[in-house]
Amino acid sequence: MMLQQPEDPVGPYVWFTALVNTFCLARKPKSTLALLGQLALMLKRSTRDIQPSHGTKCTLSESLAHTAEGRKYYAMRISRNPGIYRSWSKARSLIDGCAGARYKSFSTVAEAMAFILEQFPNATFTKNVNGEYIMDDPSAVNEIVAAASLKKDKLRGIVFGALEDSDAAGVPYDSIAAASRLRQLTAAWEADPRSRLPLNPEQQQAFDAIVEGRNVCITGMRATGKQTLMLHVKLHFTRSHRVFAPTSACAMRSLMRGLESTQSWMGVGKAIGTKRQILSKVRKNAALRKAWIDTDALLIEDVSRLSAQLFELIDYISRELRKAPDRPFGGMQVVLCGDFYELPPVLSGAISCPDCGQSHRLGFEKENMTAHQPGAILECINEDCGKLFQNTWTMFAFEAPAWSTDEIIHIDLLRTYMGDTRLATLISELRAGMTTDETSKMLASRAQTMDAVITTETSTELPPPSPNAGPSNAPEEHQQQHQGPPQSPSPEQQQLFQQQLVGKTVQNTTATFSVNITPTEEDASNINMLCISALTTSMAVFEASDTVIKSFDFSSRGQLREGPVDESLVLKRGAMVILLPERHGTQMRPRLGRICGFVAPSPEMQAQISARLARGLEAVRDAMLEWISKHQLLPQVILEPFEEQLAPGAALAGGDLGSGAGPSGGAGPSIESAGGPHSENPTRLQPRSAAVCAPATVVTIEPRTWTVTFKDRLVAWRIQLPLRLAYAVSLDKSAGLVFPRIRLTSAHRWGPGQAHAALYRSATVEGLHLYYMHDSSFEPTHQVVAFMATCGMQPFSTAITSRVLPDTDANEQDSKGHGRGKSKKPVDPSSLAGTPRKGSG
Ligand SMILES: Nc1ncnc2c1ncn2[C@@H]1O[C@H](COP(=O)(O)OP(=O)(O)OP(=O)(O)O)[C@@H](O)[C@H]1O
Repeated sequence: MMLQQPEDPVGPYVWFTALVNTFCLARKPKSTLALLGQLALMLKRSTRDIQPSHGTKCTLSESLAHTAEGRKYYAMRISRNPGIYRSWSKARSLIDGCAGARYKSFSTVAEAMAFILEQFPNATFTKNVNGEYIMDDPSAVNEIVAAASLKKDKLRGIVFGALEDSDAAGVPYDSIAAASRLRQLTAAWEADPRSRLPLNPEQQQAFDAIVEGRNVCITGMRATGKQTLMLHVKLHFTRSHRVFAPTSACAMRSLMRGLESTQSWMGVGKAIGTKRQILSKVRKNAALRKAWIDTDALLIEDVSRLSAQLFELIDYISRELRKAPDRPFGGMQVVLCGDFYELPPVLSGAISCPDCGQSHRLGFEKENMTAHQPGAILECINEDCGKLFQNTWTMFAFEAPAWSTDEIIHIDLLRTYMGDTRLATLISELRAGMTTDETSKMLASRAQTMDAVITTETSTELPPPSPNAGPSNAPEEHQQQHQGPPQSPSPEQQQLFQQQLVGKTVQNTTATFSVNITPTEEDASNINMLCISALTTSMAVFEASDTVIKSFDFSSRGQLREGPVDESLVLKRGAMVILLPERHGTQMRPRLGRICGFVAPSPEMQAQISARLARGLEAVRDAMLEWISKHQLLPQVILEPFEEQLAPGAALAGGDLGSGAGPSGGAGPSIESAGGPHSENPTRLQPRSAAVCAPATVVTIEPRTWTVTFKDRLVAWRIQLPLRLAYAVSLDKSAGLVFPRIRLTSAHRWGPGQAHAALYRSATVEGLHLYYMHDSSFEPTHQVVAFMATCGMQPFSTAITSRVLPDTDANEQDSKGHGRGKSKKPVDPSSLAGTPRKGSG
């Protein structure tokens, strides 16, 4: 093929350049056709004239003169003001914060222009006095930049109130997000009636210590005002302009409360790797690094869920990044709050060797469960390491070496506002690790045989035992329980019980209904499935819609899965459901109800949703409207006020219901009186005392959004109905929820401390239904009892000796003894790791 020589005077130079380039390209293994194509393209581009807008024709030959100057030409192809520049500092200023920027330096202006023309062949330039060539019409470039910014913003997550604040010129993007988020949270905290309660002396003591800047750990049983205190603390920090991070160590409760999870705030993913590896990962992310350095106070709620592994990392990373290795947490104030008797830390499935960082996947199969136990000793599978290490992922934060009583003041709130003082006494005795006669009697009085369950739950409520009930005046079946520990039912009995229970449970009214609390999610879904399939009415399935904008290393999807609502919700007319409390609303307790029908969503409801989610949250709004149009129907539920759902004689006093939860506590936006068009036999559900209780209501349930936030951005959300089937709920999914009646059965395998924690789900002693449960099942985890006994007196590490690594010699000997490269191997964890604790699975 013959190539024509161009007529332009610059021709020889261009030919020369083209040939040199072709020669270079030819050295690479490319096809001849491709090489010729390259050559033709270069020729075509090099001969094109460039039309300046002000009449001066600027050609390549003219531009060649600039090569002699010896300075580089910066071709800023996609930038804020596209063109060719001579100074790098100026060029750089055009691409700082510019999404999708493309630029390159060249030694000739011809090459620089060819680079820009490659993408924008019709571009023309004007040369200015500084010798820069500015693109005349940058509109095509601007469009690309705008599209890239949108994409980038989407990848970075939704900025809270972005639209509202986007006029704040000059304010950095991240500051807008942080300020908007904080404003939203502050408004919700201020709206919470608990923020206006005066603190009691215990709470005040803790508050003062926090205000002084001390590291404080606040614990306390249910309704001791922990949340109330934390609300005061958060508002104090906001008003005094302190940089603080309100987080929750429980994924489920962080979603319920709209807080960032502690683990995602830390940005450590699943905390896999050596400390140094994790640190260097955090260090590389500017936003994370900044958060660690700038934060004055880290608030961690639901601290029982925080593992020793994470606690250790908080101390290590903050010391390193804040360059204060000698100060606890590098000088960052740490405020911990929760109840260690509640849920323990759980494992997501992998841990790693602290020496070499090797990751070890721990399945949830039966044979793997010993490795899940807190403090279990494992052997590293890395052939070059093979060291023994401890599973610190399921150990409590207070078991971490970084926990020191010199540095963390521990305040246990003792005054409880629980309405039922008998339940408060029962729980506090069990917490102290003692069971008095009175406690045993109380537990025994709540024991039920199968017959008792079947008869009492289908006819009327359990007869309320008198406060001094003893063996003599207890019902017959209860008297039998006092004669000794109940015997476990046989498998046949269990099966029969299950079948009969299912049949009867579906006929229960809210006034006699017990929620089965189970140790695992699997147990709960088995019961729910059995009960729902026993209903013969038509079925409706509601699928959650998940959106994950940015998948950062601590999987947003995983957090959504751990949330309060399931991916798939199967409902039938007549099914008993739990309506979950609103995040910041007036309804603070779950409500039990029965599905009475399904209706099409009204246009007004859709308009309301659109209006509510319009500003800055269009993506959420669109997903919500899509969810509604996909499902076409919304369930209607007959609800009774919480008090009405309580057992008779169990009226609550004080604030245990939450200040906002009264008989008229709003359950949802569209409430009709019972007897409305969609209600099912409403007269049957009329409350006994209209003076005390509001009438039952029929509520149309709207979908709700559960959000995952990361550094003040919304990075994922799930849209689903705020409902769960009420026949059974696992301990995990019922965290923080209280029901009028619960049932615990020995049919499930309760791990240490789990049945104890399950007691917290009952509002009253009368609401407890115990099926063949032994007193000993309710003992709390002994590590927690021991820790609480040392509260503020001595370092905890001296109190616990069972969960320590074997001494180094033994360690080495053992690791040598075992062949290298074996699969992970728990080493007699029962002897080394203290009492095993069952994972939530
Ligand atoms: N200082 C106080 N004065 C009066 N009532 C209080 C006070 N603190 C808490 N309460 C009451 O106790 C109830 C429970 O408080 P709060 O929710 O803060 O407790 P909690 O310990 O966080 O409970 P839980 O562990 O169940 O979440 C509140 O609804 C409130 O009515």
